[in-house]
Amino acid sequence: MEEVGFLGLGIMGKAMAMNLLRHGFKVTVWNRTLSRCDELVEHGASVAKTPAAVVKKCKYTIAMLSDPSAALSVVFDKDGVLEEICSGKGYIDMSTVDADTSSKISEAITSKGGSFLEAPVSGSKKPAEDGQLVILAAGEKALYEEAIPAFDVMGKKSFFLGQVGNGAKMKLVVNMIMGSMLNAFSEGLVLADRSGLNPQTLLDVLDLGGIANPMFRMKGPTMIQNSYSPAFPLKHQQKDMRLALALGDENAVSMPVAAAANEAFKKARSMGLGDLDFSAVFEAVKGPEKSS
Ligand SMILES: NC(=O)C1=CN([C@@H]2O[C@H](COP(=O)(O)OP(=O)(O)OC[C@H]3O[C@@H](n4cnc5c(N)ncnc54)[C@H](OP(=O)(O)O)[C@@H]3O)[C@@H](O)[C@H]2O)C=CC1
Ligand SMILES: O=CC(=O)O
Repeated sequence: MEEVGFLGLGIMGKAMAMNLLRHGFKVTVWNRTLSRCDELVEHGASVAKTPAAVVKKCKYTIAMLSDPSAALSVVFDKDGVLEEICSGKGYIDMSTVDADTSSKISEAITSKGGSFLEAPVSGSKKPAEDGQLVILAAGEKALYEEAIPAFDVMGKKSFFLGQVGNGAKMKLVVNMIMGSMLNAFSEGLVLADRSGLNPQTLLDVLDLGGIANPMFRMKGPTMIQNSYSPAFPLKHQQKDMRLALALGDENAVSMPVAAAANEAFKKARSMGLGDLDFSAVFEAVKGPEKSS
């Protein structure tokens, strides 16, 4: 089997690379904080010291990085992907970024003869661990086809959405909806509590009705215990709201609900909650306790 490269071993990247190893892929990893590679090495991965060294060794390289600035840095900076990408090699960026960032990366990679695919994912830590992600790919169709065996291991379904940018946009639309829903859910939990209802009973009622969904089911019980161990860090959800709102600006789409949700995520970040799970927006929504 060809060697696959993997850049970025955060919550998602670690789980995704681990799945590739578990299914017999040969994987060479790199992470900015190199010590995070150790656990992957224990499971059979090789390590390279720079993104360029990974690309040099591998037929195609996957990246899973925090945001646009990280995605650009790993490609364009010294020892970055661009130094070794060339004809016959592919680069697949699975980070959640905006379409402009993805297009910049695509142009740079293809101008050196390489092929590019964006492939952001829907699904969090647990789906990543279980190989149950939904993959939203766009770009070079031949690279998509080459990567299907890896996508089949990391995900439960892959979509090919056409030209570069469409995967990024689809992911931002989905996360804009998700962030708005989580805010409405948080407001409902606060309203139930402050008006004398039992929040657990609200969860039970919601779960039996037409707006039952896996996110409320998974996040509700921990939110009412004020427990926010990060699966999807809040700072990343706020980044996604910001990028989705910018997409709304570009297309003159009015999104007052998403804009209000973004304010709540920003407030949560200003309260120092950015590294906690995005459900910690509940703390920002709660605000000060009722005084009378
Ligand atoms: N967690 C989730 O539920 C989901 C996340 N996503 C998206 O996936 C991406 C990764 O998320 P997640 O794994 O949760 O994030 P983490 O914060 O856990 O990991 C971020 C990764 O990016 C690396 N990184 C950050 N800045 C830089 C930089 N300047 N140069 C090089 N590497 C950098 C980090 O390296 P280091 O270890 O050195 O800090 C780390 O490997 C994000 O775009 C997120 O929006 C998508 C779906 C679900
Ligand atoms: O981007 C986060 C997710 O859960 O999907």
